[in-house]
Amino acid sequence: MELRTAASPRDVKHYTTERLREEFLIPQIFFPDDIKLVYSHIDRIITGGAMPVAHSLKLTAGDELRAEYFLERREMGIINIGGDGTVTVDGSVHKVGSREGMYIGKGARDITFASDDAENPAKFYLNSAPAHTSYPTVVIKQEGTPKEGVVIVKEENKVELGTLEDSNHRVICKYILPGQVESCQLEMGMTHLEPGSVWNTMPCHTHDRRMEVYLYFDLPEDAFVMHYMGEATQTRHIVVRNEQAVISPSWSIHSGSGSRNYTFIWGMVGENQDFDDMDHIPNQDLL
Ligand SMILES: O=C[C@H](O)[C@@H](O)CC(=O)C(=O)O
Ligand SMILES: [Zn+2]
Repeated sequence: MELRTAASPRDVKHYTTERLREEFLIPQIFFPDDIKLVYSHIDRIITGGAMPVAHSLKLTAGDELRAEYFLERREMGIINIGGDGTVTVDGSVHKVGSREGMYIGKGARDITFASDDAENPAKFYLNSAPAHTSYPTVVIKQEGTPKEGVVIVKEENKVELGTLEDSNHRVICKYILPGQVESCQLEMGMTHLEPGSVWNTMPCHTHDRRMEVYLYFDLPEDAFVMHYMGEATQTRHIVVRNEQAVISPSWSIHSGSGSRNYTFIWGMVGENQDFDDMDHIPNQDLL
């Protein structure tokens, strides 16, 4: 497990390109037949990816957590951005198709990831945070009929925002949040930009109560997103390519403009779970 420490805005404004990338960019999340995990001291979020190809992959706590098993004191959210796969939790096999998600509550001991088809492997993106109690483990789908253990995203949690004229027409699909999928602190969802729209989270915001991580994907090899971070009057950019993630400290804006449209997953942890508790920054104030 790779460790990232927290960083102060007073230092970050002096960082070079290399230093910014070293601190905040996770350049590769998916490694075939491996689980990659990055532990951040910021709210102790773990960001990672599991990409089973030839064989299934078992999630272990590693030495860093000093826990008997990964979710001994944690909860986890998953969104699969690859082909169809399964996540087995303490012997129960859950089908997690492409773009489907999962919440796994504290206390689940044995977690394994598998792909249905090695030619089109699953890519399980995961966010995990410390948890104080156990909420039910569920599969999360954008469409379909709810049944035992399967939650369908409510219409009110598919939020269309922006316009083509402002180059920010997008749909925010909230997977894990209070009232739909309960968690201790984790919130997670996926935002898709419409063709011709390139800006996410603009006008931008901060939420000092929560940190956030973005995973950008659905980008061709030569495409990129200029991800903007920093204090609103000290903005910096990080060039982010397909399937790379970027850590956003609580004090930072987090917004991006792509060389074309794309999709990204956002995950938040921290003080509260109030999605709309944002400090909005007028475009005129950005420097
Ligand atoms: O705090 C919320 C997060 O930054 C994202 O949900 C924003 C987002 O998906 C967007 O505006 O495009
Ligand atoms: Zn945000």
